[in-house]
Formats: sequence, structure tokens, C-alpha cells
Amino acid sequence: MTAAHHEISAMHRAIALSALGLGRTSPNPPVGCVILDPTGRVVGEGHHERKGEPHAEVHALAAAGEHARGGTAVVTLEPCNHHGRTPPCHQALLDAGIARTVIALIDPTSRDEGGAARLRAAGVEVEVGVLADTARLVLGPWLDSLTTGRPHVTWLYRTNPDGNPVTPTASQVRALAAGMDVVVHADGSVVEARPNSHGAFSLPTPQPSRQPAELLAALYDGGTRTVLIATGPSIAARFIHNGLIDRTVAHLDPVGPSHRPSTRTQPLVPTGFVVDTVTREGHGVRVEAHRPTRQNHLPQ
Ligand SMILES: Nc1c(N[C@@H]2O[C@H](COP(=O)(O)O)[C@@H](O)[C@H]2O)[nH]c(=O)[nH]c1=O
Repeated sequence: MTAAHHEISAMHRAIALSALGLGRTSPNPPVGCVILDPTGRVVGEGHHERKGEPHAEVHALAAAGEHARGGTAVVTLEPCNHHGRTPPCHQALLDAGIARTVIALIDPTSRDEGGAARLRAAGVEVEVGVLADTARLVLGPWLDSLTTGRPHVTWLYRTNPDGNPVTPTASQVRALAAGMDVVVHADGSVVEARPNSHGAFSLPTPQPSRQPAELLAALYDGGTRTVLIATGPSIAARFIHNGLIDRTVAHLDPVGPSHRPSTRTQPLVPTGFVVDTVTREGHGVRVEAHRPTRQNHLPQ
């Protein structure tokens, strides 16, 4: 049996909710969950907000109460099977009487037997891989950081009318920083993207190191999973040359319909990057690109 239409709709909602956790949950993943009652009606929603706080399933089950009995849990990441800072979610689902669980992505950090296997063993119907690629839009950086052992790094810049990358504006930085753990600013400072957004678990931000790889390793050890480099090309180049930029977001300053650049020294996106989206935004254009890697796709 595959996912029904109303389960797909619930997964879309769960994925959107999970993104509310971006820039807050690290080192935990941003996860969303929707609970459907036995008739398919939405009776509870939740997302993981911060390390040490309840997981998405627990929030959603609390909202659903008794309506969850015999119902379906739709969750963006495999329910956990271990006692960490919070009790195992697969047990919470069993205790609530959930009969079916629809999962987008398997948790590669599942200790021993994963939550999906535990649920199946207890007689719960489990569907895995539902809207996996869509869920990866939110969980991708967290999953990538597990594979690389360093935070996922985005370089944000503006291109001037000549087409060369320069430091982004404060409002461009603010908009993207909302979903990031840490920002490296043009003055070299390394700060939590939104102060105190990680709650009681505060992210240590090490002093900027001359070595980008060392800086990223120290950030990863402290729990950072996403970094925004909000600088012109000189700082960013040190990361690019070491293969440490995963994604770029460029804001193009508008130019007239006929334009002759005086100097063009830099490409629009780093060499080898693949452009994903080109959108008109505000007065300018936003271009997003990513560095293709062999490790982009973990097993689902
Ligand atoms: N945030 C989250 C999950 N996160 C999983 O749990 C681990 C953290 O456990 P703990 O220390 O108890 O918070 C984390 O590494 C990841 O594997 N799992 C889920 O089922 N739902 C959630 O909402």
C-alpha cells in the first residue's frame, strides 16, 4: 500500500511545519509531524523546536490526545528509537495507539534497530520514502552535515552592476539568517545567526580561525549544522578553494536593458556549481546554486 492523497497532503504540511525549526534545532534535525484520526481528519500537528525539548511526534500527539487512537502519524523523519535527552518517539506512538505511520526519510543516526522497524514489529503499518525529496528540502543540510562531519555551508552575496560578488545587504543577510545556526560576517565575526535562538543549548561560536576547515570542525563539534557566509568573495574564496561551500544564494543588483560592465572578474556562481533557481525578487534577481557532490543522496 502506498500513501493516500490525504496522507500526501499531511506530509506537505508536516514538511512545511518542520521548516519552522530551521536555525533552532541543531544539533537535532528539524522535523514535522501531522496526526490523522482513523477517518483521515487532521487532529494534531507538531514540530521539533529545540534540542532538549519534545520531538515533533510528541508535540503532535499531545495536540491530538485520544483522537490519535487507531490513527496515522505522518512524520518527515523516522521516529527515534532511543532514550536521548527525550524518550523514544516510536514508544510514544505505540502508547497513543497509532495504527499506521507514514515517513519521508529514514534517520541515519538510528541506533540499533530503527524506529520504523520497532513500529513494524509492534504491528504498526509503516510506509517509508513518502515525499522523500520534498522532505530533503528541509532536512537535507542536516543529513549532509552527518555525512561530511562539518556544517552545511551557504555563501550569500550580492552582485554589483558589473556582475562581481560583493558583501550582501543587512536585510538580505537577516532574511536568510532566520533559518541558519551561525553567520560569518564580512568583518570576520562568527555569531549565532539569531541570538539565543537555540535556547538553553547555546551554540558556542569559536574565534574565527585562519583555516576554514578548522573553523567548521570547531563549529560542528559545538552543535552547529548550518553556516551562512555573508561576505564578499575574499573570505568566501578560502572556503570555496577548500570545497567547503555547498550552496550559494546570489542577489543581482538590477541593471538597465543595455549594459556594458566595466570589469568582470568573477563568475556569477562558483565554477562547477549547478544553478537551481533564478527568480525575480524585489528590485533584483535571486540565483540559487549548489555544488554537486557524490554524497548528495543518502539511502532513504
Ligand atoms: N528531532 C527529532 C528526532 N531527532 C532524532 O533524535 C536525536 C535527538 O534525540 P534527543 O536527544 O532525545 O532529542 C537526533 O539525533 C535525531 O536522530 N527524531 C524524531 O523522531 N523526531 C524529532 O522531532
